[in-house]
Amino acid sequence: MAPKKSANRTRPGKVEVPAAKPARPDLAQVRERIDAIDRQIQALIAERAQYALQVGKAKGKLAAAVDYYRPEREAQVLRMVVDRNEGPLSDEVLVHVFREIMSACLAQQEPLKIGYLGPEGTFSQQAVLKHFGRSAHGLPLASIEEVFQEVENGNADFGVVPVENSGQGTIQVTLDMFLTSSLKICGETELRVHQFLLSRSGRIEDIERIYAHPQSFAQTAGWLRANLPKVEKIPVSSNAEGARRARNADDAAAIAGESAGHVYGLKKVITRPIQDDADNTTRFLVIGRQIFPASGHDRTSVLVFIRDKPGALFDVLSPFARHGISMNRIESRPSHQAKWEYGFFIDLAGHVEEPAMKAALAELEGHSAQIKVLGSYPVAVP
Ligand SMILES: O=C(O)C(=O)C[C@]1(C(=O)O)C=C[C@@H](O)C=C1
Repeated sequence: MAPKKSANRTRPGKVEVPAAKPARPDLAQVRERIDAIDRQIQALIAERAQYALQVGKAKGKLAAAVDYYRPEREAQVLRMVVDRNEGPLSDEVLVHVFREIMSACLAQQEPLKIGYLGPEGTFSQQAVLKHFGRSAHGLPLASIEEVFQEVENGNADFGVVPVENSGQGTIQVTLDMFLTSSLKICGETELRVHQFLLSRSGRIEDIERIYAHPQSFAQTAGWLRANLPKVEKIPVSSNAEGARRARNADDAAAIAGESAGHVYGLKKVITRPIQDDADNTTRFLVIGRQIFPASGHDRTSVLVFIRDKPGALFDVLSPFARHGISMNRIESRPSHQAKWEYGFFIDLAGHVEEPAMKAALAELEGHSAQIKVLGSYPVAVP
């Protein structure tokens, strides 16, 4: 046992004896212990997988993998993992491990098909892996519009689309898709975005042009101005597409995530990320065809169309205030239906099944031209 801290305290008149060094652990013994624990973990994972199959049977004969998926239950499982965590591993690491276990348990029925903005190596693909785990089947698609389309027509069970970045704000294409789409928001996930400068040679002096998505140029503008002010900047549809192009030329580089570097065989020109904001984070939405039940800590997104008249926005917001519902975000976009008509995207704390939310929405229906509930979904787990 480690000596108590008080044993080391200096006492007057006493010669201080250095504390004995803890004995070095015996490697073979520690490994034996790890092997024994691994056997237990493996047996427990297998047992858990059996129970997950039983849960599947308890749900009855369902049509497809998507019908077995329960995002509200997954969020509850992950929150319990976080609540139980006493270290030494971080919440993020443990959530990742349990996410993978659930992903594998669910895939026993049939893997989920998840559409995202491709090609492989995009941050959207990383968000898919973070939220659905490696047992889900990712479908790289050409645009955010196509992600919506493929979920709408059933070729994908869910889609993952970026909605806002901590530094650059809203991804407007995504919000605009909700103006006309019937899809629902079923989840959200946040991803730390680390932008790397990548090239075939890995030498900064070779670089004459850089490919990247406009968002990534914006996120690294300060670094580029200070370090590569003269290079040509070529915007492309995704960072992975930029990486794909950069692998064909010695004088080209790309700004993209580490995984794009692995997929396209590029080296890091600078070892650390080059984005101007170290905490750069993107929030992604999971889109599907239905609203799931409450998880206990949820968010509701609504789209409200209002006419340009005095007090219109006040009328929209006051029912939420009256029913004690916090608003997390509000964003307006032209409605594309009539001139000077706007769609307000509002994120609220709570679930549509909760009485306060039901009452506030009913009141709002009386005031505004049109309300669309875009979804109620679990707040992101780290
Ligand atoms: O609890 C369920 O409904 C399950 O199907 C089990 C389980 C799990 O592995 O914990 C698997 C998939 C669901 O998305 C949620 C949870």
